[in-house]
Amino acid sequence: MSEPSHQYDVIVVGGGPTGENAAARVVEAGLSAAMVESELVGGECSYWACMPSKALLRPAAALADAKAVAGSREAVTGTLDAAAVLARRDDFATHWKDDGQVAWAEGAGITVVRGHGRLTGEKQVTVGEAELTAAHAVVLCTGSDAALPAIEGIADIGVWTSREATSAQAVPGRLVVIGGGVVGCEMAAAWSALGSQVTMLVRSGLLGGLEPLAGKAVQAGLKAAGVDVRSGVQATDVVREAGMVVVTLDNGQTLECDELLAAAGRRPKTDDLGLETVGLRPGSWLDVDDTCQVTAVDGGWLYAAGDVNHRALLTHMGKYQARVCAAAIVARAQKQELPIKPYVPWTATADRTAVPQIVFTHPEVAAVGMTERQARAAGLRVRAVEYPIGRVAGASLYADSYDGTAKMVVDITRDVIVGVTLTGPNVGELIHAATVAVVGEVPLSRLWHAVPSYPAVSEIWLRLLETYGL
Ligand SMILES: Cc1cc2nc3c(=O)[nH]c(=O)nc-3n(C[C@H](O)[C@H](O)[C@H](O)COP(=O)(O)OP(=O)(O)OC[C@H]3O[C@@H](n4cnc5c(N)ncnc54)[C@H](O)[C@@H]3O)c2cc1C
Ligand SMILES: NC(=O)c1ccc[n+]([C@@H]2O[C@H](COP(=O)([O-])OP(=O)(O)OC[C@H]3O[C@@H](n4cnc5c(N)ncnc54)[C@H](O)[C@@H]3O)[C@@H](O)[C@H]2O)c1
Repeated sequence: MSEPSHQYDVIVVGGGPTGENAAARVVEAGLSAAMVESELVGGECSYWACMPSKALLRPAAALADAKAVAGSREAVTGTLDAAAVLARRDDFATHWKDDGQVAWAEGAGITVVRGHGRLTGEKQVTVGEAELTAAHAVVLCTGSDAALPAIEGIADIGVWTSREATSAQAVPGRLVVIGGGVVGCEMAAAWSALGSQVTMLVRSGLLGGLEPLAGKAVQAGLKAAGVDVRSGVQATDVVREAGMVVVTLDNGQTLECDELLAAAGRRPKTDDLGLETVGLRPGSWLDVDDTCQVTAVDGGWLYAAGDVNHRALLTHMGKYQARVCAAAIVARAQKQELPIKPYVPWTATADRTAVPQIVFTHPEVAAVGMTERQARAAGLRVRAVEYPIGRVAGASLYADSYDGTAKMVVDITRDVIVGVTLTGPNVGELIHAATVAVVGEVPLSRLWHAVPSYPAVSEIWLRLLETYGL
């Protein structure tokens, strides 16, 4: 790790996936960059989010795939080996050490500065005793952490958040999950597959921001796996007694469990970031324009990318914003005029039109763009069609009773797809085709000539277009 000099072209605060990409991009373009990291280079994603959670989920999906096909089904004679799954997860979290990521960053020419960064004024960041100055820009990439729901006692009894749910070293006998968003659904699926008796407490349906068919499919999958999904009921009070957590519900019932997971959303890591020194409110999400410049700060030197700007709390979108804001910083450093319009390298257009997401439950959910409801609310003239994926030849080959649905939302005026949602085994690998169609604004009449291979699950594209009337 290099000793920080004190003047850099760009200072990035936060070395998660977003910060790493922002720093690497500006360095590639010939600027100098310091990246300040208070915990582990690689961020939440590498150690307590995407990678360990998917490492927990993948073995269950592999087992389900094997069980879904006559012939291989007969070869499956046991259940998941929880110890082996946890050990493989530990490997994917690189045993919570960041030597590899630090070596990568330094190899990329980034100066890694260990410690907690705070703004102290325009283009000024302090890290302990060191005062760093940026010639061009400061990029805040400090991410988010779990928000505890307003439940009596929850802050005092040591509950699980996403951190513990992705790094626990033993399988709890009984796990109660509060929240039916992506973290709640994925972690309920993972720990139930590893042997926990899981109860979910959800206010309404699962996966609220997606098409309703997604939450319904995941709820059915969780129920089939033995998860007790309780809707419309809320925890009001939690206590830990004799090593056990007792949850009181608003219907007067109580639940006992060994661990309680709070999966009720995120909060920005901006409490102790010196925001007040530049006129911003500590603890707030940071509003940015499409170049990721913080809108409430004058002078054009402060950017915020990734979770902390609350545009799309996903690693791939943080990395995209990093590429976008690095392009803007480099161009502005070269005194170039930057026309702000869709789909240029320095505008994060996809944040508003084409955010893809995969939920790695069983069944998987994959979605991009707008739901039908969102498209109508945006004032579009819309027609939506659905098709059962299991009727496609490739899907019936993939699994004996492939259960899944595809939904396509079309903007009738422009004859283009504005949203796609898929449920079913392995549909995550299909969603990028939809993303290309949405971003490319490919007219359906042209998409008709994108012929899917036979017999692959991607023939769902042909079926959707036929159902639409082509
Ligand atoms: C359980 C779970 C599973 C997820 N799975 C997926 C998934 O499968 N796919 C996906 O796309 N997204 C997933 N996400 C979301 C994904 O983790 C985040 O969108 C992503 O980590 C955001 O990246 P970031 O770089 O903006 O922030 P982070 O990854 O949070 O990194 C921010 C970094 O900044 C550092 N930092 C904070 N404040 C300071 C400071 N003042 N000084 C110095 N350093 C500081 C932190 O230590 C951290 O290393 C998941 C989230 C959770 C909780
Ligand atoms: N596979 C992936 O891409 C992946 C996986 C995990 C997380 N993520 C990202 O991380 C972010 C955070 O996920 P999350 O699931 O923590 O948040 P979320 O905002 O997606 O869901 C939180 C859920 O908790 C519910 N909730 C809030 N307070 C509650 C209470 N008191 N009782 C019951 N329910 C309550 C909310 O209604 C909501 O449904 C998401 O934006 C997601 O995109 C992505």
